[in-house]
Amino acid sequence: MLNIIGRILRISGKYRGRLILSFVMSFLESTMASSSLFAVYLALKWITEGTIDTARIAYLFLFLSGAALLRYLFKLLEYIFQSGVGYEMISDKRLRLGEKLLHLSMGFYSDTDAGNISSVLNADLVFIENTSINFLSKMISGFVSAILITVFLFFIDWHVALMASIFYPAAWLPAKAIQKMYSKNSAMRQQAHAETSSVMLEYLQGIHVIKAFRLAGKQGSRLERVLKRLEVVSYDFEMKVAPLIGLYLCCFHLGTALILGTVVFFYIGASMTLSSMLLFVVMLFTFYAPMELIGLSSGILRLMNACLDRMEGIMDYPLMDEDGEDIRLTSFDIVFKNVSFAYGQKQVLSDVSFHAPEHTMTAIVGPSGSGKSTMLNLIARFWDVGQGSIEIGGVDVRNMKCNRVLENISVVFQKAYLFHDTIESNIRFGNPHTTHQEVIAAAQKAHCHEFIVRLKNGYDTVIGEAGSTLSGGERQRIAIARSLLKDAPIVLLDEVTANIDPENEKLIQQAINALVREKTVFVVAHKLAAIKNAHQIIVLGIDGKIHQIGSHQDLLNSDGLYIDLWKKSQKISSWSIR
Ligand SMILES: Nc1ncnc2c1ncn2[C@@H]1O[C@H](COP(=O)(O)OP(=O)(O)OP(=O)(O)O)[C@@H](O)[C@H]1O
Repeated sequence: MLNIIGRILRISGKYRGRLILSFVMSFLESTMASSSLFAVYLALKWITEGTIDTARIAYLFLFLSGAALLRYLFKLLEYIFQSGVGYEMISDKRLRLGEKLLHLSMGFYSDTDAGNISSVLNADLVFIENTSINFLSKMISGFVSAILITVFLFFIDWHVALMASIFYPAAWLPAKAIQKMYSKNSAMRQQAHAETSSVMLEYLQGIHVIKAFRLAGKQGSRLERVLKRLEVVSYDFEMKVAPLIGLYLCCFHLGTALILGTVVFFYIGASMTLSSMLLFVVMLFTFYAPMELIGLSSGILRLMNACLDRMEGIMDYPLMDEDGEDIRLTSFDIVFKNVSFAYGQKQVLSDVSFHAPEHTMTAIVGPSGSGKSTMLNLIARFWDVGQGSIEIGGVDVRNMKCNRVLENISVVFQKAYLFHDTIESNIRFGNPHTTHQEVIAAAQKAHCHEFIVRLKNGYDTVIGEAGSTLSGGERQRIAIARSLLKDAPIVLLDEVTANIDPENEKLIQQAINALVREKTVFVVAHKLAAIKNAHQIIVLGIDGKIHQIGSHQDLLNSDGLYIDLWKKSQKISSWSIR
């Protein structure tokens, strides 16, 4: 318990003072609660001795009333110090985790399942938020009460108190076994929960594919499998832990029986006064209650530990820009120097070198899987190169904070991601400090103003989840408007017109022309006609090496991969369904 209190205090940050005070109040409240026992003892003593009188009754009344008032005061203070701390602390933690997630390399997301991350952010943090503080307070009260009652009993009759205390170490053995089981199982259960949320996420995100291919049964059975696993893990655990919990409680029940027998025996044998015997009988059924509670709740402690482990697992994941400096770039040419890169064991780029001067357009072409998008990811520092270096304006991107690199870059992806928010907010995401007029101007340049004003709520229209209420072309133009507002000196375009109809493609081309003016541009495109005017075209081979580099005309005039790609591209444009 001390360990978990320490962990909660460590993550509590600026709320630590309030939390400690609330724990102190909980401690004082328990002390007051236990002190009432003393009044009970005195009352029994005076009654059995026949020395009770009005003054003593008044004295007891005052004592108990004072204790009750102090309990009320300490409880109130405990609530005041505690109120909202769990929510505020976890809300802070969520923000910090969100910030951390923004700064992690894309490698983290490849290695970590989305369901896992989401279950840390939701289930785990909600559990800590709702349970931890209040629960720890109760545990502290229970612990303090148990110690105070035991000490008090030692004053009354140390023989009986000693006998009663022996059951604590006896119960310690099953308690330890329960804790061990909880430790092992909590991680397994968290894992099963994470798997379930991951499959559920996948199920919901791919619902259209599942419906279209009538895979509901198949996907459903996968979901059923993970749910079954969760059920089995939880049930198995309950079955294993139930006998141990029974044993743990049994120790205290035996203790209760033994104390009852002993005190009656001592009383009959005249080695205990009636008042002491009655006190033990009165207390018998509350004596072990705090320890029973603590033992039964040890599962919650373990679960809290597992939740904290998973949360700290993310917080401790190394940042890729830990050593990055806050460098502001002044020029924006891009140089690849002998860059090699692998996703884990999978080698993708090998010894890639070239120079893209400022304000020029570089196109990257090559067969599928040759590493074109990977090159863009490396420029934006979504990943770091394995060997060699990438320099922007003469600065190795690894020497810069990721934010500093990204503030100079606009990326337009093949699939434009829009948030479940208004169109205006989605465009303004490119630059939060812009006026409504500037948003409109960007939308006009991106050729989306016309369709936006035709919508019933215009710029205030809320876009459906992941932009689902707009067409692919419309989403893409809103994403370009967003990039226009950002006005970054480097623009990376990754297959922006793939899967777009010709009408939209023309509008998107015009929007892109506005976006790339005066910028250093990198474009990945399969439709080679679209990149004919690039200053240089890099031709990547499936081996991840540069096979050719030059202008469209240069490359057409020389033998090599480009000619093949060009011919294939021409064929595709004349493709039709017969
Ligand atoms: N996050 C990742 N983890 C592991 N492998 C990856 C990851 N992203 C891409 N790859 C692999 O790296 C290789 C290069 O991928 P990349 O997307 O850069 O190719 P590309 O040339 O852009 O392909 P395409 O033209 O089909 O879009 C591919 O084999 C791909 O499967």
